[in-house]
Amino acid sequence: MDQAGVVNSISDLLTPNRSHRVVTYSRAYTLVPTYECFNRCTYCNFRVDPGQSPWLSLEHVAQQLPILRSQGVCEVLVLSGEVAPHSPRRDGWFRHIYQICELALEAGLLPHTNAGPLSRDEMAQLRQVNVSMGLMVEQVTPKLLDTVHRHAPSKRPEVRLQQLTWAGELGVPFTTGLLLGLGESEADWVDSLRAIATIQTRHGHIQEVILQPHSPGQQQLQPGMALDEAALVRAVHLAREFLPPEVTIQIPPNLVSHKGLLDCLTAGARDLGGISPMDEVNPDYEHPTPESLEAAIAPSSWQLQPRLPIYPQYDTWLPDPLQSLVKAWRNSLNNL
Ligand SMILES: O=c1nc2n(C[C@H](O)[C@H](O)[C@H](O)CO)c3cc(O)ccc3cc-2c(=O)[nH]1
Ligand SMILES: C[C@H]1O[C@@H](n2cnc3c(N)ncnc32)[C@H](O)[C@@H]1O
Ligand code: MET
Ligand code: SF4
Repeated sequence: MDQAGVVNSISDLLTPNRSHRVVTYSRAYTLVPTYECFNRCTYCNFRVDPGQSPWLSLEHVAQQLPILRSQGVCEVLVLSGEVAPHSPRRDGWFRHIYQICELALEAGLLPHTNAGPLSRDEMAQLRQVNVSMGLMVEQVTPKLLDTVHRHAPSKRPEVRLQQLTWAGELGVPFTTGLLLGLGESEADWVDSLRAIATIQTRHGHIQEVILQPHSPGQQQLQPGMALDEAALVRAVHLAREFLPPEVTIQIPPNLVSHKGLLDCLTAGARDLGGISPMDEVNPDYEHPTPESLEAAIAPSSWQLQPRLPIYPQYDTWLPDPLQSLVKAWRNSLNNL
């Protein structure tokens, strides 16, 4: 055994639960209130033009949710296309999302919404029916507004960062992240990471940062290149260097190879996000099952563990009814 191996075995003996080798994921199911979106990000495989897709039926959702619950799903990821902020259809869109979250809670499930940028008032309302919320920063460099985000007003960096700040002010446990491989430089990654770190230092609400390798699909407006895995691993190293240690780094297991996954874990990633029957954002990339992930990482002594869509340090931030539900889920996770 080499010297590093000996040191590892000694530290394993001294660490009874080997908790340093735990990788988490959430048993999630994605509900899409609508695919319609007024933005046209060139890399998007999700959106349809406004008015071209019926909204998700609440009756259907109400039927589906108890089945999901019985299958062991804990998180409902509400991921939506967007209606423009001052459109007369905005209120109906928002109410629809709110009602989906209410139905999820009634079925005993834990909602996490990412519906693009919200007004401060919309965010304050959704906080009442979500255990955490999310919005990717993507990248803070304004260069992308001339390229992939030319027709995506929601992707202005100041709009995204304002969302993170409001979430902090309102006490919303938050997931954000970077989309990598849109034509930005590695120095741009550091700018984006620093911007997130600054807001986190002020508010302490960022539970995780997703490092999302751009992955081309069949529906997108413009072909793009996939980010190569060595670059993703460098991004994980940079994230660990520039983000505060309490922020967990998440990578999507369906967009990396097994080797890439293990390299990302070595570099500091510790979470694999929501694992569900299909990835709505990248429908061309099938999700591995928890069992197959376990088999891929176990030989390197990593253990896969389910988690809730809210990290434990934020439980007391929630409105009382949500706190009770989360407490019940924590008990059942401990008894798995
Ligand atoms: O909680 C989130 N998870 C996001 N995830 C991860 C998600 O938790 C799962 O991978 C599944 O999509 C859940 O069904 C993404 C996965 C992708 O392939 C592409 C984009 C995202 C974006 C988000 C996101 O904004 N919020
Ligand atoms: C919900 C999140 O999904 C991400 N997203 C959108 N399209 C793609 C793609 N082709 N590849 C990877 N991530 C994507 C963006 O970061 C968005 O914010
Ligand atoms: N429209 C939202 C965003 O881009 C979430 C879904 S993207 C497929 O932030
Ligand atoms: S990535 Fe989100 S904001 Fe951009 S077009 Fe797709 S759904 Fe709309």
